[in-house]
Amino acid sequence: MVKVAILGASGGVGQPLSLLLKLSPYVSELALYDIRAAEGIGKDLSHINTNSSCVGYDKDSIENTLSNAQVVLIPAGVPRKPGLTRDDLFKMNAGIVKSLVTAVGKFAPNARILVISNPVNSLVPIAVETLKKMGKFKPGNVMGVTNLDLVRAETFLVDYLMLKNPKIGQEQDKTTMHRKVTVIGGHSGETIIPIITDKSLVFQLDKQYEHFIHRVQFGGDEIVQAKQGAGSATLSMAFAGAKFAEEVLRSFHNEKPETESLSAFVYLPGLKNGKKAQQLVGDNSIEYFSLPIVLRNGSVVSIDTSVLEKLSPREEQLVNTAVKELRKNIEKGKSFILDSSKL
Ligand SMILES: NC(=O)C1=CN([C@@H]2O[C@H](COP(=O)(O)OP(=O)(O)OC[C@H]3O[C@@H](n4cnc5c(N)ncnc54)[C@H](O)[C@@H]3O)[C@@H](O)[C@H]2O)C=CC1
Ligand SMILES: O=C([O-])CC(=O)C(=O)O
Repeated sequence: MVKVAILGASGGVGQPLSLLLKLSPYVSELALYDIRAAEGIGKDLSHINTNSSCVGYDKDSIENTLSNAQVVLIPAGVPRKPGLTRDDLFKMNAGIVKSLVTAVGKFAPNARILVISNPVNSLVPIAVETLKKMGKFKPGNVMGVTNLDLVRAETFLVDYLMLKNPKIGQEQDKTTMHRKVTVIGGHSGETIIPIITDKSLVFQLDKQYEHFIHRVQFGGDEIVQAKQGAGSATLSMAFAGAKFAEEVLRSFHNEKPETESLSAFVYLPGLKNGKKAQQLVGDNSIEYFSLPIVLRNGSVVSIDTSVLEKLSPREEQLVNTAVKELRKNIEKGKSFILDSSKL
């Protein structure tokens, strides 16, 4: 029996995410919260004849939404328009995530918190520092959702390989190809680092390899441009978010993960292999990085650093560039909480 809460459930991401989780066999109770329209969306989904119940709450009912929730997904916040970076969303979304995480700390202190809102690189540090201040922080319970980067990398790898060899799409199971890539780092532009684990595929891609890297790093922009002011990724994000949440939920039942090398943007100190990860990325002070995680009972119990041990020179370059930007993003999130407590 697992209660899942979605904060920001009425939005472009929130609605399809709610639908997908209403269909999940791992959810027994779905609680939807938003500052607008969540009651109606909850009622709508409650007519679906799956095993879970579903209730939408009004903006004054965050306590009821969160009470007994074991998993909380946060897609609340403003999305990008053309010309904006994810970092430009910080001013609007930092306060939203701070107040929602404060409520989680109060009403569901043991919940696993999955942060979808952008900029993930700064909002996860905000979530962590908020909980630390409340004395409620557990390192394995806060995860920045970077799974859309993996979903994209898997899709694009097959696309580019098919340009070289059209038979790949016809003869091979695409999911076999999917297992040959992972994504680490952060969730914005050059902080996103796709790693092709089967290096023979890098040779096959040849000149397309750089295009592949760029497309994974800037895949979000592709959607922002195509939507022409109507927002950013919603449906593919809902798919990636629901997949990620299902892996968290499966781990409550000790079921093996379906996704190999499922990554999340996590707080490294306090996690098994966290120090090792810091050393391998060449910055002992970097506190957050997206890496493949090991989940148990819904929480991250350790990080898998093996991907960092076999980096090619090009991948090392990508890591160095990412770390420089990430350090700034992380600091920005931390100081939003730490500086406000000095006032
Ligand atoms: N991690 C990732 O890979 C991705 C992250 N995102 C991010 O997800 C966020 C949501 O995107 P969309 O759903 O497209 O935006 P949207 O504007 O369609 O929906 C956001 C929802 O949040 C709600 N909201 C605002 N303040 C709230 C509060 N204090 N409490 C509860 N709900 C609140 C709004 O009422 C709205 O329903 C954005 O920040 C976007 O950048 C989007 C795609 C991918
Ligand atoms: O691009 C955006 O703003 C939304 C997002 O994070 C993504 O699609 O990866």
